[in-house]
Order: sequence, then C-alpha cells, then structure tokens
Amino acid sequence: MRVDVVSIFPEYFAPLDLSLIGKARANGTLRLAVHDLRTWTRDVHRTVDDTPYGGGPGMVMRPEPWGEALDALAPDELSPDGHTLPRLLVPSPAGVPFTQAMAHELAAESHLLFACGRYEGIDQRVLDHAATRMRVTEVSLGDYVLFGGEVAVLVILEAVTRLLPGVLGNAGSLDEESHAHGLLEAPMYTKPATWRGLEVPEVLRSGDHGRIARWRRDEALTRTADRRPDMIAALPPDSLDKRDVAT
Ligand SMILES: NC(=S)c1ccno1
Repeated sequence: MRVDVVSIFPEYFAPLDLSLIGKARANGTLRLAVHDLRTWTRDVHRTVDDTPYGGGPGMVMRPEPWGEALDALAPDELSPDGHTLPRLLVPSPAGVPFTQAMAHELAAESHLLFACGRYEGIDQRVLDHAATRMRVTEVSLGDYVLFGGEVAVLVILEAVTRLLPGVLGNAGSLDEESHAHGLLEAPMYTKPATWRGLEVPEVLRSGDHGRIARWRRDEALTRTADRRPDMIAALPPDSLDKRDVAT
C-alpha cells in the first residue's frame, strides 16, 4: 500500500518509523511518504492560511498550496507503475465516523492520500475540486476537536496498517479482538494464576476449549451489552444463537 500524507508539521509523523509500522515500511508492505504543504507555496513567507470569508475567528488554509499538492500527489494520468487515483482522506470533526469497518475498507485500497487540516480547516473548494476526480472522505475519530488532522492520521494509519497481510505477527489476533464480529473482546489474563489475591477464572485454566470459547463469548456479549448496547442493537439478527440468548 502506498500512503502519502500532507501536513505543515511533517515531524508529527516521526512515530511511523517505530514498531510494526516501521517494519512494514522497511519491508515494503507500507510505502509511506510525508510531505510538507509549504513545498507548494510560492511566496517568500510560505503562507498557507488567510482570514475566513464571512468573518469569524481564526484562519483558514488557502486553496492554492493544497491544489498544487494534490495535483502533484494524485496526478490525473495513470502513473508508470499503473497507479490509479488515490482515495483522499481528510480528518475533520465534521467527518463520517471512523470505524473498524472503515479500517478494513481502507486496508483494501492501493493508495491513500491524507490531507491534514490546521487552523479552522481547509478551504472547502479544495475538497470540492478534488471530489471531481477522486474519492474524498472527511473522517472523524470522534465528537471532539483536535489541533489538526495529524494525530487522527496516526490513529487511522495504525488501525489500517495492522490489517495489512504480514504486519501482525499473529494474524489470529484479528479474529478475536474488539469489533472483529460486532462485539467487544472478552477480558484477557496471563500468569500468575493468582495475583494480589485475584484469581484467573478457573475455566481459562481448565484446558476445555469448548468451555473456554463459550465463556469468552458470554463475556464478550455481557461486556458489549453493558458498555455498548448500540453494538448489540446493530448485530445482524442471525449473529446470536440460542445459547447466546441464554446469556
Ligand atoms: N475529530 C477529528 S478527527 C478532528 C480532526 C481535527 N479536529 O478534530
């Protein structure tokens, strides 16, 4: 997967050299490039913002640098290695919710292009013009406001990259984790069997894999019903069997 990120703070993405994302970059699974938006400014002060039309507080990111950046990173003509146009993702409090389902959707893309807004945001015409030639998604991590899109891109990239083949040492983890099947994951335990007077549930030490699977399913259902009843309500009707109903 190819990923391009455009920001006025490229140094925010230094963590992407670390850990499993760093390994994915080193082995070519993830081809990531971070670009400074000011590369595409033309004035001596490398200006990227201006006052908002209609008045109001703060500044808005000017369209010209963004337009040239997107032209350069998402050229209309097919690139020599057959690249089609990327999917443009713009983190924003006004975006659609980012979910595990969207992470899977993005993991199937060949080229992602992230635009990190700052100040009061990016001139809307940048997104409108980009949408005339590529898929554009404003995406939100949650109902809160950050200084800019950079931290959101780090989160999205981590959620997406871990789904790419070969990145997680144990791909089986993906099957049992929260949101894998519309539920929150069951609690996890490791040695010692007793810690500060607290015991690991006996069933997990029983060696009875059928009982263990049933216990984990029950715990996942209970935890989800307690913490995220919206997820229970969203479960497909056929995803609960009669043994679950007994829970
Ligand atoms: N909630 C999100 S993703 C955001 C981006 C910028 N500010 O908030």
